[in-house]
Amino acid sequence: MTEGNTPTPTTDATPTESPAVGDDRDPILRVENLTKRFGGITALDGVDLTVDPGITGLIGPNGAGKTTLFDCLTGFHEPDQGRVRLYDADVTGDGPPAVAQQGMVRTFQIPRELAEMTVFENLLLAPMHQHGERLRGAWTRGDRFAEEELAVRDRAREIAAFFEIDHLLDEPAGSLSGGQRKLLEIARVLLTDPDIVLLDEPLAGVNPTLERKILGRIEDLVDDGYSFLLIEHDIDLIMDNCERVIVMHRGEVLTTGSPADVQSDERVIEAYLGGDDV
Ligand SMILES: Nc1ncnc2c1ncn2[C@@H]1O[C@H](COP(=O)(O)OP(=O)(O)OP(=O)(O)O)[C@@H](O)[C@H]1O
Repeated sequence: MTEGNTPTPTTDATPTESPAVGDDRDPILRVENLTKRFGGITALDGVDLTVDPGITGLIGPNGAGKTTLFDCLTGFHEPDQGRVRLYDADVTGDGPPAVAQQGMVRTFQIPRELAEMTVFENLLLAPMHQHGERLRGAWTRGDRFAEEELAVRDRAREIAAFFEIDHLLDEPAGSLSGGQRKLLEIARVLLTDPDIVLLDEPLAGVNPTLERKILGRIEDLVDDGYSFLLIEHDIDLIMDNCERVIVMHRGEVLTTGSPADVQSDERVIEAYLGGDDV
């Protein structure tokens, strides 16, 4: 696949359809009063937010609740209160496969047990691993088995080429560099056919050249209708690359706005300077 030629989102591994981004003015995601407690710790304290199509940054000092929010959005934690709506679907409390089936996924580090499998095998497993029935059915419907498996394999090669890791397809995933693993992690979730991808620090520890490559790929994907919510500690990077920024602090949304608005907001400066680690 050539530069800028982004993989086409699929349904049942048929690389033909565009993601259901809906009207540009409609938020993809609506979160209302989301609350999550761990014993005596309130990690999310009535979070209200919307996420529009495009790239949205999620920032906040350590312990602000960003990862817990991702976990509650994608079904890895069940919130104690509140609602999560993806387009018109209420996905509150749904498990990860059901949320992925509705079109929202998050990246994860490659688990240790998959590190010995090849990059290609990791890509082939991804749709089943996170997506549940949507693609799992392709493996069990006998008559269409061969055709659908071929489609998944083609798509895996296409996405690997898009992320320029196709020359590594036969290598064990555990032998990849840190940056190459980041590319594989994003490639894996794209194979689940998402509308919105939640990225938890996808650029941490990545060298500047690879960082530009990953950001370029994300921008290409946004042009093709995918959306991203991005946790990142590098504020300059968020400010330079996100259309909208959500700032969390102590389990709440402190403010939301354009990078310029957020950067000049006294409350944000105070949150970062007020004694919490950044
Ligand atoms: N499984 C858990 N059990 C108990 N407390 C937890 C758990 N997960 C998160 N917390 C607590 O919830 C709060 C929010 O944590 P979270 O990891 O969501 O913050 P964060 O904004 O992602 O932080 P960081 O930027 O440091 O990764 C913290 O006080 C944390 O200690």
